[in-house]
Amino acid sequence: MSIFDYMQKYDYEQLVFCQDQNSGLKAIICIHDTTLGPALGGTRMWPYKNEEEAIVDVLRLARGMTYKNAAAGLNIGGGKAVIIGDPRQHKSEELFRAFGRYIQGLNGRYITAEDVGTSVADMDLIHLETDYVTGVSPAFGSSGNPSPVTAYGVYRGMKAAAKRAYGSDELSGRVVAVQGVGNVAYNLCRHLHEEGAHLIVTDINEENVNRAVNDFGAKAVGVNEIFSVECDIFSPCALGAVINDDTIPLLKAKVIAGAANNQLKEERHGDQIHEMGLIYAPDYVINAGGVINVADELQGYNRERALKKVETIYDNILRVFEIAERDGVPSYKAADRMAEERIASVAKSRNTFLQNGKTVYHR
Ligand SMILES: NC(=O)C1=CN([C@@H]2O[C@H](COP(=O)(O)OP(=O)(O)OC[C@H]3O[C@@H](n4cnc5c(N)ncnc54)[C@H](O)[C@@H]3O)[C@@H](O)[C@H]2O)C=CC1
Ligand SMILES: CC(C)CC(=O)C(=O)O
Repeated sequence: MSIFDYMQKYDYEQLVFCQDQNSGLKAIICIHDTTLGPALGGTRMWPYKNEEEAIVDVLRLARGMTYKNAAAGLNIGGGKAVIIGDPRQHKSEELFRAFGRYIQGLNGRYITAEDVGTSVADMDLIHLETDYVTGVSPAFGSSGNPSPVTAYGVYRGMKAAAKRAYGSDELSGRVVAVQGVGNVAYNLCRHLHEEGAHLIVTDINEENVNRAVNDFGAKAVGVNEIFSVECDIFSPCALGAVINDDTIPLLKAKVIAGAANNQLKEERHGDQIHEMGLIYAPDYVINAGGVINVADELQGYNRERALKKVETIYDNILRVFEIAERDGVPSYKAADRMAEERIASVAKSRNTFLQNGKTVYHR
């Protein structure tokens, strides 16, 4: 499918290619939908094999942010960016500053933050060139690293999913298998450990595995073994597309609840796990804690207010299950309905009422 055909199919607004010879920057910014507000979503730095892989990733991730932000009740649209490169080798001040200038050129239509491969230090460099960056160091009045807050939201959502599956949200004594113990999942493991859950972990990074084993008494298993271990909850916290034809037959868990974006390889995999009776907490609903936290900066950051909103992920997950039951659909479809209904109702009200001059983000 051509890029324009794909953009038309899912109604994307804008795809921006950014190139800077001096720093070696090759980045793509995607703005999916700004009905609810400016597009907000993190920047992923990843050694994509080719341009096509990067384009597909940024398109999928940006659309996911539209749904995430809408389902979380934020007045924020969806966007995302990717930088093609190895975060362990290709980072430099020039590269992030060049990227920051491209963001500034979009004049607020896209606001960035951290994602896989980028850090608070990188956001600080971007901040030298643009106002449209969040998750910057707290010294600038910003919210800092979003990962611990994302983890708290995932923990809350996991409890809601457990309540649905087992009639109790108590996680003490439950076995949770965590795939990928990076920034988010390390903090998630801390909450789970504190509540008395038993942890099984894996990661391609041995240091991260050892940290979870030493700090939380987690049991380590191989990267392919994690799908088939005996557990109550499977928590994908690495990259996307892990719920697929190969992994579904291996799963022993009754609940899937994790931080990773785009967990279902294809929609049909969401249908399949639904038919098997698995309780799936839709990825973009359960992992919205980070974006809720950074979006709070747009009103002048208040951590207490942000965390209160992150708590509501528990209710949002239960609401998704209610819609799924009401409409007789899998939970991933119910989440889409929840997000789409909100976007449609806001779009309609903006057509109906005159603007009061304060709302500047209407289409
Ligand atoms: N950081 C945040 O606030 C948010 C993150 N997410 C999503 O959550 C996921 C994790 O994000 P972070 O913790 O920030 O990233 P991270 O890069 O710190 O952690 C990911 C971990 O997964 C490991 N990993 C990668 N491939 C693996 C594989 N095949 N098997 C096992 N482990 C593997 C990596 O070595 C790393 O330790 C990502 O999908 C991200 O998009 C979603 C919302 C917000
Ligand atoms: C600010 C980030 C934590 C938002 C984002 O990109 C995401 O939720 O995937």
